[in-house]
Amino acid sequence: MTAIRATNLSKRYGPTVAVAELSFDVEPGRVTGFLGPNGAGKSTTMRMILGLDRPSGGAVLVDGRPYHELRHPLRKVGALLDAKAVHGGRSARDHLLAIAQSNGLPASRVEQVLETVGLREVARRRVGGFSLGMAQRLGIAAALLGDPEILLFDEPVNGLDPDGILWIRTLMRELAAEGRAVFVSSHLMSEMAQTADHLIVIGKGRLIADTGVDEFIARSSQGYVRVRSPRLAEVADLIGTGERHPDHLRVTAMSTLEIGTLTARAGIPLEELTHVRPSLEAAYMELTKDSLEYTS
Ligand SMILES: Nc1ncnc2c1ncn2[C@@H]1O[C@H](COP(=O)(O)OP(=O)(O)OP(=O)(O)O)[C@@H](O)[C@H]1O
Repeated sequence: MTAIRATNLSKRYGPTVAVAELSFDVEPGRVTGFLGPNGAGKSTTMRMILGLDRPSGGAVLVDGRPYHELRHPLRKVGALLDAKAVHGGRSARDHLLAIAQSNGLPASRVEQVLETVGLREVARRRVGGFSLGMAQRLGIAAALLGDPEILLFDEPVNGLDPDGILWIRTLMRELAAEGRAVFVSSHLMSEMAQTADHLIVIGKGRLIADTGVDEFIARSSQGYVRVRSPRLAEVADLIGTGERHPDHLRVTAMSTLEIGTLTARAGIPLEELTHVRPSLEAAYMELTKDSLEYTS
């Protein structure tokens, strides 16, 4: 069954439209990246999935039900929203024990998740003294407590060092390989390209793309051929395609070999004939450029 289904999901805060008629599915067994620039509405959407915010319109279902109707919510869905939102005076173990107890989960799970996230050695230390990386691990431990089928992570790699980033990335891949649905938000395409199988891209609260990562990469890395020549107008006439720029021609419908063969036959000299492949980040910027809240 579809793990999360949003249908025309909308959220307004006064005059601000945070999420607008957003429809998407999150499927089990894969990492779904939730991508969008700052302020796109990712956190708001995640909060609505978890029943922390009420939609102004539409609906979002977790395993076919609204979150508040789930009988054992922590066994169904685990979430890391804000890693620093924990009681600083408690030890890591006591923090997790409190969550386990109030949700009818066995204390033995606490030891298991401490092991999974690598916090066993520091389990007796006060959470208040934890680094961001340790707080992230603790938040993930809490999300895993109920052994849930569905996991939500809001910008989990923000502020982490490369070791921490690699660790979270590997964990998310493992959780998906176990058949769980992993839904993770980020504003970085490069990060998602290395972690996600599927992408849901939003901008200004609206759906921009719902696509496989491989598909996105294949489509965006096609690129174009840049042709420069002292006789550019003749090149354009000869090949009969391409977009004219002041000092070059941009061609998507022909390869470098095809263009080079034609111009060589016609005896037209070329200054440049390059296949330009935009980076993934550039393709993503292009996709979301109309939906940035603030532009520099
Ligand atoms: N409680 C609130 N009251 C008023 N406006 C809000 C509230 N929460 C979010 N917004 C607005 O809704 C929009 C979406 O915000 P949201 O935090 O969901 O975006 P985001 O994609 O998670 O961005 P970021 O990556 O910056 O956290 C923004 O314009 C934000 O200012």
